[in-house]
Parts: sequence; C-alpha cells; structure tokens
Amino acid sequence: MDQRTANQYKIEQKRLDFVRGQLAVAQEQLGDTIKKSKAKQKDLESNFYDDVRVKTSTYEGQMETGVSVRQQQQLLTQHQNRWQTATRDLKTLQRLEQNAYFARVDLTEGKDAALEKIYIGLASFAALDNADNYLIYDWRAPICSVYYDSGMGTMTYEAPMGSRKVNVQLKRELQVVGSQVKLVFDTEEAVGDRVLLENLQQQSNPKMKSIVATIQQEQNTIIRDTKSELLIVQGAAGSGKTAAVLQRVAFLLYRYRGNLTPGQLILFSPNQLFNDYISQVLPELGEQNMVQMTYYQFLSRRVPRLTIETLEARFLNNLNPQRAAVTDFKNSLNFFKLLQQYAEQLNQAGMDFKNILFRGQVLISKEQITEIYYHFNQNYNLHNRLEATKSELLKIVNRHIQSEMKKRWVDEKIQNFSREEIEQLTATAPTPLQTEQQQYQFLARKLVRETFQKVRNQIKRNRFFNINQQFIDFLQAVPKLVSLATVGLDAPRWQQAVTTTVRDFKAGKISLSDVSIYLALFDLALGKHPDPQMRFLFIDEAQDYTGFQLAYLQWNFPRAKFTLLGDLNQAIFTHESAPAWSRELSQLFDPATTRMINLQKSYRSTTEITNFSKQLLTTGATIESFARRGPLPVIQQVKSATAAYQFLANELQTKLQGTTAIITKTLEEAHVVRDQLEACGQTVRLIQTENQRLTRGILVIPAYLAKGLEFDQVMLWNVSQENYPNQSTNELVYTMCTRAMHQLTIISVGTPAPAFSQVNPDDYQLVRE
Ligand SMILES: Nc1ncnc2c1ncn2[C@@H]1O[C@H](COP(=O)(O)OP(=O)(O)OP(=O)(O)O)[C@@H](O)[C@H]1O
Repeated sequence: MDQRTANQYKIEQKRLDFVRGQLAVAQEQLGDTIKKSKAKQKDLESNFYDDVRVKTSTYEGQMETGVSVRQQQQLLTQHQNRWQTATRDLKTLQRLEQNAYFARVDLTEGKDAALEKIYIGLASFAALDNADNYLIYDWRAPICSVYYDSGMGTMTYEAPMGSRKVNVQLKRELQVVGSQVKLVFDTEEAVGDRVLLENLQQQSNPKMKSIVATIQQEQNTIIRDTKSELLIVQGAAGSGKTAAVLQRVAFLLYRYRGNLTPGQLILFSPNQLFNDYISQVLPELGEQNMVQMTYYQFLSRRVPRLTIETLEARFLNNLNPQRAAVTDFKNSLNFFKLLQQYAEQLNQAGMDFKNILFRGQVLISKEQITEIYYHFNQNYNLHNRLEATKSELLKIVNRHIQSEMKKRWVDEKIQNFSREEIEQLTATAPTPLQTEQQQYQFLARKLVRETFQKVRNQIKRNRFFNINQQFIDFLQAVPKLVSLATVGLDAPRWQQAVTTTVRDFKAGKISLSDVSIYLALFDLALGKHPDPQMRFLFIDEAQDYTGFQLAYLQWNFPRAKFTLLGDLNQAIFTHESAPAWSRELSQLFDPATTRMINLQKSYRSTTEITNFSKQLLTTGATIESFARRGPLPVIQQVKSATAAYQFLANELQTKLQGTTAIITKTLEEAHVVRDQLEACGQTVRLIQTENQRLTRGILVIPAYLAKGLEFDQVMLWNVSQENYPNQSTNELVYTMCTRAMHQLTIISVGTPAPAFSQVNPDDYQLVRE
C-alpha cells in the first residue's frame, strides 16, 4: 500500500470511529427513551382510574369524566407511539452499526459552494448536535443518485422540486465491517466493477440479497422512475430485473413515505418458491414486504369450488406445438374487449339469474328478477341496475314476512318451543308482551325474520346472478360478436372448444385462461368497482402473461403504475405470442407515459455460461456477460439412462459446494431422477410444489418451478435430441441453462438436443462416454 492510500485508509478509519461514536450515543439515548416511555405507559395503565376524575351524578360531571378519560387515553397512546418509533429507529441504528456506509461522494452544489462529503448507507443518520448535518445519507435520497450514475464532473439528479446540478469530484467505494474500514477504492466510473465482482463471486444463498452497494446505472434508472405509468424492463436472464425491482419498492416506500404503505404495492411473481426466495430483500433494507402473490392465487382465492388447471398441467399443454388457436384468441387483449362489449350489452338484455328459493320453494322467480332488473330506465349502468334490483328484492322478501308468519311450519316450531326457550326468545322484546297473542306474534315474526336472513344475505352477495350460465352464454355468443375467420377460426372449431370447456366446467374444472374470463365477466356484469387503493403494480416474468390477463389486471387496479419485468426469450408459457405482447401493451397504456429499459448485461452467470446460453437464441447476440470467469459448460453424452444416473451420482459426490439444482423438463422426470439417485445412495431433495422452501444442498426441480431462481451449480437432466426435439423448446433450454451461476453441466442420453448445434464448439466441452 502506498503512502497516499495508507493516508486515505487512516482518514476513513478516523471518520468511521467518529460516526460510530455518535451512533453509540444515539442508541443509548433511544434505549433510554424506550425504557422511560414503556414505564410511563405501564404506570398510566395501572393507575388509569385513579387518575381519572369520575363524577357521574350530574350531566356536567359525566361530561367532565368523559374528557378526563379521553385525555388519559391520549397520553397513553403518546407514550406507546414514542417507544414504538424509538424501537424502530434503534433497529435502524443497529443495522448501521454493523455497516455504517458503503460509499462516499464528494461534490459541490452551485458556484462557490463548499465541498460536501456525502457518505451513503442503508439509512440516514444526522449528527447529534446538528440535525441538518447528515453523517450518513440514505441510499435512496435524491442526491445519492449521482453515485450510481456514471462519470464525474457536472451531473444532474432529480429532486422532488426538479433537476439539480452538481459537480462530482470524487467517488469512493468503501467496505466497512463493524468498526473496521476494510477497503477504500476510488473510482471514476459509476459503481466500480471490483466490489461487484467480489459480490458476484460469492456462493449463492437460498434467499436473495439486496444490491444497494452495487446498483448499476441502468438499474438505478429503473429504481428511481416515478413518472412512467408503464415501465417495461426487458432484460436478459440474470440481468438483475428482479433485484432492481425490489430496490425500486424500497425506493418508492422512501420517496412517498407517509403517503404510501406496503399494502399499496403488489408484486405478481411466477410462483410461491420465488416469493420465498426474495422474501428477505426488503426486510434487509429496513422495509416491510409488499403484497405478493401469483396470478394463480389472485384468481383461485375467488373460486374455491373450481379446480384450476395447475402450473404443471399448463406447462405440459403448452409444450404441445399444436397450441390451439382458440387458446391464443381467448388469451388476447381483443378477447377482453369483446367481453367488455358483451357486458355492456347486458344493460339492455341477456342477464342470467337464478330463482331465489326459500325452504325449497321458489320465493322470487328468475323471470321476476329479470323483469325488475330491466324495468329501470336506460340511464342506469350495470352497477346501479344491480344495486336497485337488490333493494327491490329485499323489499319483496320483507313483504313475504307477514304471509309467511301464518304458515304451518311456523306454528309447529312455536308449539315445540320449551318454556325456557320462549323466555329466552322473548327477552329481547322492546315492549312487554301482555297477551299470549302478542307473544305468539312476536315469536312468529322473529322466527320468520331469522329464517329469511339467509335469503337476505344471498341477495346481498349477488347469489341470484347465474354466473355459470352467463359464462357459457358468453362463449356461445362469441361468434355473433366477432367474425371468427379474422382470428383464424371457424364455427365448428369454436363450438368444439366451447363444448370441451362446458364439459370440464360442469365437472368443476377450468383452465387458467378460462378462469380469467369467468371472473372478468363476473366483475364486469355486476359493474364491480375496481380497487382504487393500489398505487404500484409489479409483474415479474411478465412475458408469461397474456394480453387478456394484463388487461384484466389493469382493469382491477386502475390507479396503479405498472412495472413489467420480462425477458421475451424466456417465455415458458406463451412463447408463440411473444411479439403480440408488446403490441397489446401499447394499446393498454399510453405510449407517451410508457418507458422501456433494456438490460443487456447478465450478472448471474460466468462469462462462459452466458456465452454458451445466448447462442441458444437467435436473438441472443446482444446479451453481454459481466467479466467473471469460470469453467466451460460441459455436455456429457452417455449411452444409457443407467450410465446417466451413475454419472450424476458421481458428480454429486465429488466436487459440489453451495447450492446445486438438477433441473428436469417435467415433474414426472424429476420423480424418476430423485428415486434413481437415492437408489445410488445419494440424498437429494425433490421440489415438486411451489409451497416448499428452498434450502442449501442438492435439489431436483422441474423447469417451470425453477423460474427466477439461481443456483451455484446446475445440472440439466437429459437434454437429448429425443427429449427436446425441436426449436420450440430452445427458450426452455435457455431458461434452464441461465439458472447457473458458476457451473453448468448438461447430461444427454444419446445425441444432444439440436439446440446445441447452434453453439460454437469452442464454447463448451463435449464429453462422450
Ligand atoms: N447491481 C448488482 N449488484 C450485485 N448483484 C447483482 C446486481 N444486479 C444483479 N445482481 C445479481 O445477479 C443475479 C441475477 O439477478 P436477478 O435474479 O434479479 O435477474 P433477473 O433479470 O430477474 O433474472 P431472470 O430473468 O433469469 O429471473 C442475482 O444474484 C442478483 O443479486
């Protein structure tokens, strides 16, 4: 270390010592506040009524008592809030104590201004004697943006009041662990490759980590965007789309703090395993997780009685190259528009209702309901029409009470009541029941009212709307609404598809495309108001969403700004309609407020793995790898399945560390591989549902569950010509290969898949048995 560098270390160490000193005092003060406020709260609670002036004999006395109780409660809440806030702040300081900051930027803002030294960390911390003197800046503070943007000298950053100009004179990476400055490194660039490389070389973890210290410039743009209604992040596998969006959530919560809660941000993720994988990132940054769910969960919680096609079934169906034109049509944005058009027409005619029953008899017939529904004038919209109908229906139910009271079943029930039961039931009578006649009337009314309550609830919950029939009616009506020829279909083909859907539906089964249609129809026909609260919506692996689904989400969350993360090269479910995806988006969102950011650098895998994988794609040329080296991918060609298992078992026993995934095409294959490896004496864990947890060690996992995840070593099971015969599976092979961080081994029983013939033979090692 030269003298200059040694001096820099000394200066930084001295400053760190100072900051840690302040942190220690601040922690002590907070600890004190917590102790005192808790004690005060306890004291107030135990003496609550002693301290309240209780006077109840006069009206003034009662008023005074009320005021006194309220004051006492306010005091209690104040103390409670105080220690809760202090506890939260203390946690932040404890995090800073472990890692005070990770970067420094020296800059001047405005002519003749003094040089400012900005230290960037996970949270802000001000000097004890001067609240305006920030010793540490939160990485999300507007000024910190210049650290992540490239270059030095004059730069601008976006502050809430507009753009600000600064002159950046120094960018310094710092590695601080507890009380020690471990690394000081000046860089001219944005975030130097050195720390990034060091981070990426580490072994993977079953939980994703935050990347605040090494956010790259394009990622910074994604994180800090507040203007776009639609932000599309198209990026290669491993380019940090997911990482960036999680930091974006943290940024938004900071930027709009006080006005935005984690419950107003929703992330749609590819599967439950992925949710588990990313679950620690936000807590690590001191924020709570946003709402997280899969699209499947979003729908299935509303249709508990229907069995929706599973992720696996959907994947297997889509592997079939003969993908029905019908499904493509149903998945399109146009189909959503058709549905809207159909729902609009329901204002004039065509709503399907069910009879409202009471004790097995028709109380209000569907014809009667239809008549009521359509007798309101043209100005009613679907929502008002329904509400008005409901209140009419409730009135009718009430009118039935009088006649129902005279029915035999009522009389029989009352005659069978015991003395105690009668006493109990009449205890709530508002006026004394003088005669037996009065008592009888009271009981009969009560009985009938209670029995009608179920009917009332059904009305309130729209149970008289026959959604199942409406859904079938809609499918039948489609040929009248659109010329099937324009979407590459004809009447017999459509009819056949409808028959299959109806048959499955009657058996309680429904596909993922159909369930979206079913629920959208339910919402539209009933004029449901969408959710106005959600402010930001994120979709990971958005390339797997159909135009219909995106339109339905937009309809559901009309106030939310959308961020879509996708890699059109990894469209596992909808690959053939990938180009349609972007076209449909431009119809859903105003292009003027849409921004598209392309991430081309892949951070996950070594240069060797990235170079290899990108050649599997015709469009892969633009993907760059981050300069991290490793061994060449290996294609191991063996003669038989037995030899393949033997090879796999040997490999697993020798050189593996960290996480290893054996990725198979289907779940069925995963079962076989697990059983065979166990027969060879190797312990492995099978991931067969998305509800399992990821752990270290060796996992066997089908491709569709490995989406979005990463592992130190990846072994692809049997990517042979036989198993992956054509081009349509190239994207799947690409997705599987790009799960590997350090090492990739591909096993093939017999000739490897044709996908590999596109790859330069120098970029992998072919080992033949
Ligand atoms: N700026 C960064 N600093 C450090 N690590 C990063 C950075 N960007 C990405 N990474 C790491 O690269 C890996 C891949 O990132 P991520 O999973 O976000 O990529 P992705 O684009 O969502 O990938 P895929 O589409 O394949 O799911 C992760 O381990 C992530 O932590």
